[in-house]
Amino acid sequence: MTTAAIIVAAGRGQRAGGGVPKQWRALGGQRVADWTIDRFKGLVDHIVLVLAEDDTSAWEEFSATDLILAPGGSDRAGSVHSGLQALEAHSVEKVLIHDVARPCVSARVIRDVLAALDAHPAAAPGLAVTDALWTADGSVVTGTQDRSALYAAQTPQGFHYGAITAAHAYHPGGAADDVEVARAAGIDVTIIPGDADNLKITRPEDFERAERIMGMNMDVRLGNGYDVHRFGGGDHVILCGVKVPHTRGLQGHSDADVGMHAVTDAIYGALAKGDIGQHFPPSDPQWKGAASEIFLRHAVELAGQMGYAISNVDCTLVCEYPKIGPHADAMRAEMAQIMGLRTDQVSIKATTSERLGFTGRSEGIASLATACLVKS
Ligand SMILES: Nc1ccn([C@@H]2O[C@H](COP(=O)(O)OP(=O)(O)OP(=O)(O)O)[C@@H](O)[C@H]2O)c(=O)n1
Ligand SMILES: C[C@](O)(CO)[C@H](O)COP(=O)(O)O
Repeated sequence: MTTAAIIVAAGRGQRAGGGVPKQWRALGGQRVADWTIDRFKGLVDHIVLVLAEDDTSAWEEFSATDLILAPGGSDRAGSVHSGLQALEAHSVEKVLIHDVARPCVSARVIRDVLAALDAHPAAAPGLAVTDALWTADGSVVTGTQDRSALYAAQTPQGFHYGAITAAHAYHPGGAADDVEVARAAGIDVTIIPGDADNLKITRPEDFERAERIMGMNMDVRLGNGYDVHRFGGGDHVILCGVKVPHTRGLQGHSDADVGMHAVTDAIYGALAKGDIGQHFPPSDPQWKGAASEIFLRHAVELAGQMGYAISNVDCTLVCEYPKIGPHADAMRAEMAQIMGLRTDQVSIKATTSERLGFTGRSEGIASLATACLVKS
C-alpha cells in the first residue's frame, strides 16, 4: 500500500516571533523543519513539503532532494489542499497530514496512525484532557467545564487519500484541522493515543520545551565493525558494493565484500544484535557466493524495526592495492542507496599500512567501520 506524508510548512509562525518563520529556526543542531522531515523518512513512501512561495531559498534547497514540493495556500487548509494535489499522480492510498511545527513526533505515533488506517477510514492522535477546565470572564473563573469527552488534537492525522482529497475539495474553509474537514464530509475519525511530547511549537517558550524533550529522548548508539578477507585468484574485487578491477580477487564464503561486512557489523554492534556470522552462518550453504547487500539490508531493516535511524556510517579500507580513491564516490552512492541514506551520511576512505603486516604484504584487505544510530 503506497503511503505519503504531507508536511505543511507554509505558515509564518507569527505567535512564535523570532523574525523568521519558526520552521526555519534552529532547534538542537538543525532546523525545526529538518527534524520534522527526518521523523517521516523511512516510514512513508513519499514526503510532500508544502512551502510558502516567498521561502525561495527553501524551494531551492529542497528541490535538490527526494521530497515533493507544493506551494502553500493562504491558510493551513489551503496548504493541505495543495499538498494533496501534488500527490495526484503517485497512486497514494494512505496519507498523513502533519504540522511542520511538531518536530518531536515519534515513530510510534506515525506507525500507529498508519496502522489504524487498515481498519478505519481516518485516524488521528489525541490526548485526553487531564487538567480541570474552567470558563472565565477575563481572569475570573465563572465555572467548570466537563472534560470527560475532551481531547487535545495532534498531528499527523491520517486518511485514505481519495476520501480526504474529495473532502477538502468540498469544504467551505476555516477548518481548524483535517479531522474537521473529514467529519464535515461524513468520515468517521478514530482517536489513537497521542504523545505529550508531540507539542506544536506555537509560542516563543515552546522552543526551549521542544529542545528539552529532544535532549531527554536522545538515544544515540555507536557500533564498530572489523573484517578481513584474503586475496586469491580473480580479476576483480567487490568493495562497498562496487566491482573494482584488480589482479586478484578476495576469497570468502559470500562475495567477500570486506567493506560492506564491516559496515553491517557496525550496525549490528550498535543494536547489540551480534554479527553477520550469527545472522548468516558461513556453515549455511545458502549464503555461498551471496551478494553482501543481503546482509546490509537485513541490518538496516533490523535497525528500523527496533526504532533506530542510521545517522551516519564511516568505513576505512586498509590495502596497498587496488587504489580506492577513484572508486570512493561510487561506493558511497551504492552504500547510501542500499541503506536509504543520503551520500553525505556515508564516508568511505582508505589507507595503506605502509607495507607493514598482512595488508602491507598485499595478502588481503582489512576494513573498519563505525555506525551511529539515533532512536527516531
Ligand atoms: N498558510 C498556512 C498556514 C499554516 N500552515 C502550517 O500549518 C501548521 C499550523 O500550525 P500553526 O502553529 O498555526 O503555524 P503558523 O500558521 O505558522 O503559526 P501562526 O499562526 O503563529 O502564524 C504549521 O505547520 C504551518 O506551517 C501552512 O502550511 N500554511
Ligand atoms: C492541526 C493542529 O495542529 C491540531 O492541533 C492545530 O489545529 C493547528 O494549529 P492552530 O494553532 O490551531 O493554527
